[in-house]
Amino acid sequence: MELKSNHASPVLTDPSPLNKSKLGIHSSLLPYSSAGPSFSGKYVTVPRKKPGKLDDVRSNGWLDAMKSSSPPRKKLIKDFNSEVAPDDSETAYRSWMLKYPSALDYFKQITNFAKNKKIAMFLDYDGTLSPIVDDPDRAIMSDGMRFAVRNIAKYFPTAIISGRSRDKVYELVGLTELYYAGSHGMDIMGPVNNIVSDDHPNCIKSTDQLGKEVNLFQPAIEFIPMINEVFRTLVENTKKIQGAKVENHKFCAAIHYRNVDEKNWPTIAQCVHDILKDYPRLSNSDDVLPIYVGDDRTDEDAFKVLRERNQGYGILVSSVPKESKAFHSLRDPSEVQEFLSCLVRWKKLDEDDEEQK
Ligand SMILES: O=P(O)(O)OC[C@H]1O[C@H](O[C@H]2O[C@H](CO)[C@@H](O)[C@H](O)[C@H]2O)[C@H](O)[C@@H](O)[C@@H]1O
Repeated sequence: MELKSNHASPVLTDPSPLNKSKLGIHSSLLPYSSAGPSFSGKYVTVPRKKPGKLDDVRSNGWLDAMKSSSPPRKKLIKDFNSEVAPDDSETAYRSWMLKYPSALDYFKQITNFAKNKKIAMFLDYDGTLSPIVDDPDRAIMSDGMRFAVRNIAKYFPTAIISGRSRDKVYELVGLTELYYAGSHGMDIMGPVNNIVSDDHPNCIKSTDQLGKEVNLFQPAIEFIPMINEVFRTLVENTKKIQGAKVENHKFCAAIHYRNVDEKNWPTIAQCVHDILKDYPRLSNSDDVLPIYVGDDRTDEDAFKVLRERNQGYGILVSSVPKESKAFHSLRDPSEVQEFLSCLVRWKKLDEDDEEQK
């Protein structure tokens, strides 16, 4: 997975197919091998296969990933607390924070490093701007958070990166001045006349829901038929699993297992594995300082790239200790909001200082 942040537009590509309590199957998982789905003109056929043996799932990592990265929050908190006495959970969190220090505590170091650099903000939606709730349709962002995001976008190019469809996340956030990367970056929309280069080969002019001119980047448009096919296969193959919910996000599909009994997780993992087996894979700034705030497995791809390039800051939003490639942590969306507000205050002061020089 690469985080491409050329001077103009931050583009997130090739995300992990995993996400917290849902598995996202996106269009970067595309066939290059002859074993993959076949193309015939505009039509794509996804081979339907009998589900593999459950053993496959254990060895292929899907189930492990579901368990280690995506247990339902309620369960995770319960399990975590059952291993450590309630009073010890804060101690455990504090000791975890030695490895992932709070971005609020390290604010001065972060902004010192950001001097003379152009910050680019990447914000995940679910679990970062809105709290995680059981019903995906009820993940609403607070007015306070919307205010903070609107303010941050006045000072830095700001993108919302989500596994949700672009339309959906735009509807939830409701701010026209942002970039929106839906379907894990496969469907990107940015404000017109902004710093995005209008002559990018994948850029087309369009209008948003309010009729405002925008630039659209949809590098995976040709794969929509295949995603639809994968979506339908997933719906069909999981229809008997109580609690499973499949979503079609246009450029990717997601299967939720938050409400599925854990004993049925291997079946879901197997199902995803069987479909993805046939779909092996999609695609750089110097004075830009990317700050990526996110809470789940798909965000780890971005954290990893930032760490490997030793560029920018990955900030993990988590109220429980967990392994991450991020450099820093924030406990929950309210700390995210505080961090965004601090950045705005810092930038205003910085601009005032510059004016006085
Ligand atoms: O914005 P992202 O963090 O990339 O999230 C992508 C997924 O968000 C939604 O699912 C997650 O939030 C739900 C609401 O809090 C929660 O019920 C679910 O368990 C989480 O996985 C969305 O519904 C998914 O389709 C997105 O892929």
